[in-house]
Amino acid sequence: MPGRPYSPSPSPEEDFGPEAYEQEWTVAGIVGESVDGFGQHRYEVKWGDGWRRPDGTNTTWEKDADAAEGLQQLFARWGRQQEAKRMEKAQKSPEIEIGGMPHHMLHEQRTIELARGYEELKQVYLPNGDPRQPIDFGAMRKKVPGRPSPPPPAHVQGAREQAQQEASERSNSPGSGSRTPASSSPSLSRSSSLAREHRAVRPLPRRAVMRRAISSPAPDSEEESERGPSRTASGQQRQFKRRKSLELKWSGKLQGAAPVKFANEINYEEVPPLVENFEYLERGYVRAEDVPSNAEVADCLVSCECEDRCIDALECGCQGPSELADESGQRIFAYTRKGLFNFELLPGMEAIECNDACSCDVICPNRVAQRPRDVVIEIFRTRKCGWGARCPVALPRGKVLGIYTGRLIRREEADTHQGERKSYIFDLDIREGAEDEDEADKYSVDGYAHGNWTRFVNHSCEPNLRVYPVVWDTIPELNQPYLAFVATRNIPPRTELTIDYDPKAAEEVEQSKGKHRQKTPEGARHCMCGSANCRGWVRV
Ligand SMILES: C[S@@+](CC[C@H](N)C(=O)[O-])C[C@H]1O[C@@H](n2cnc3c(N)ncnc32)[C@H](O)[C@@H]1O
Repeated sequence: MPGRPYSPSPSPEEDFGPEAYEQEWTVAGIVGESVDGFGQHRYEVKWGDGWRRPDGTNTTWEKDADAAEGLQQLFARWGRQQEAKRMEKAQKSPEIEIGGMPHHMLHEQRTIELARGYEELKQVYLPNGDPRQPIDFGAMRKKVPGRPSPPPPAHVQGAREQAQQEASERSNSPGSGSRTPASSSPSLSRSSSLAREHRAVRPLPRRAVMRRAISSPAPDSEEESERGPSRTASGQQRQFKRRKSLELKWSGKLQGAAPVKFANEINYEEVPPLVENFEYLERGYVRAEDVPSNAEVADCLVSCECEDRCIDALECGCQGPSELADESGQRIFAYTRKGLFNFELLPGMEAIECNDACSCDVICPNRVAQRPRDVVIEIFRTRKCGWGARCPVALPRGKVLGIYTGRLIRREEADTHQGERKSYIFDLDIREGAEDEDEADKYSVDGYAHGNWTRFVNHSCEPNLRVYPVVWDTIPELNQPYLAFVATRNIPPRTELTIDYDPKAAEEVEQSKGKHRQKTPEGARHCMCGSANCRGWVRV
């Protein structure tokens, strides 16, 4: 059969009244867009000047090809705005690599997001989760601010006859505030004569400056200043620039690690607040002048002579000083053969990795925390705890994600810091006893002015990461281990990564259970981790 096997039947025509041809219609804005199975775009046009159907609606769906030139320009502008929005959203999503990514992949990503959003809304609107209950999308739209309207079921289809030039002239002419007869020039008609006879005419908007498009304010609209700089397109551009420039700056400091990105779906804060001159430090410490260098103990490092990869901890020379053993007392590595942490390390012990003097190669399974991070980290704005960290991909239990970095300072100095500033300090107290009062040779890591993504890891009373001490370029006795952030369970993509800031408190609470409820200790603050077993407070 030549041509299309079938074509859509024409939609019923809407009766706009006998004066439809004569009156001039004002466009209030473009508020929606749909694409049908044939790739035909339609735009939902909201009409102004108080026109409404008896049911209160005041939009129609218009085909690009049938519309007057002025309307087409609005469609084009709408298209550009939507594209800018899509790109901005994509830029914020760490899992979408913009560069070189074909359009359809961006689209697929959006589809996945929408599906996920739909599932979440179902949770909200179907509390019993009963899928047989129809979802009241109308109620959803009322309750969910900012949600774009889905296309209404009835479309006004077909051709429109336009008095293009004359309407255009009218639209720019002063004193065109009231409806005036529109002339319908046959030469400008683009559709069937049937339509010309019966359809309502939508001539060009008569105002040179359009009223705002409802769901997509024009970037150059007057509303910009009222909404605050970041809500506008130019504000978003600035935000995007600051974000990109910080990502770029930090990307030069990654020392081979995967990128660190920023995302904020909560408010319009561009990047996390950081002290001026903050230095990103993916690996290692910046030692304060009064802190001894690890180079001083380089001669004391024990190395191994294993070939290629270290397989047997008994044979591996650098494990000589390690106390880590299995149940039968046999020395073992801190990692599985796949390079995952095996959680055998006891309190007071460090994992000892192979070092520069060892003969094994870089892919030895006993070199884990020292290798560059291989997963992207996203620093994102949380709802209640400032900025946090998450990873766009799933993480297996035992995955070592990175080390806490910063300025290595003596404890005396660390103790001088108070308040929020103090919350970026990690004490290296692995070998310290409770009655250990001598502050000499006690160190802390200050991530306030130097640090990496781990400084953004928030506290949770049910964390998914734990911190373990690891050494490779120093001996355990120097009290300057690195602190490795390790996944304690399988972590789904985009889950906030958290640690317990005060693991001892967890033990105390556990012990006091049933006796009395623990009071909030002095200096602790209200915990906002939101976990089911939240202690209610956190020492930061
Ligand atoms: C090491 S910083 C973590 C990163 C921080 N959210 C930011 O935006 O830079 C610790 C600070 O985060 C906040 N914080 C982290 N976890 C929290 C929690 N569970 N409840 C309340 N505040 C928390 C507190 O302000 C704390 O001083």
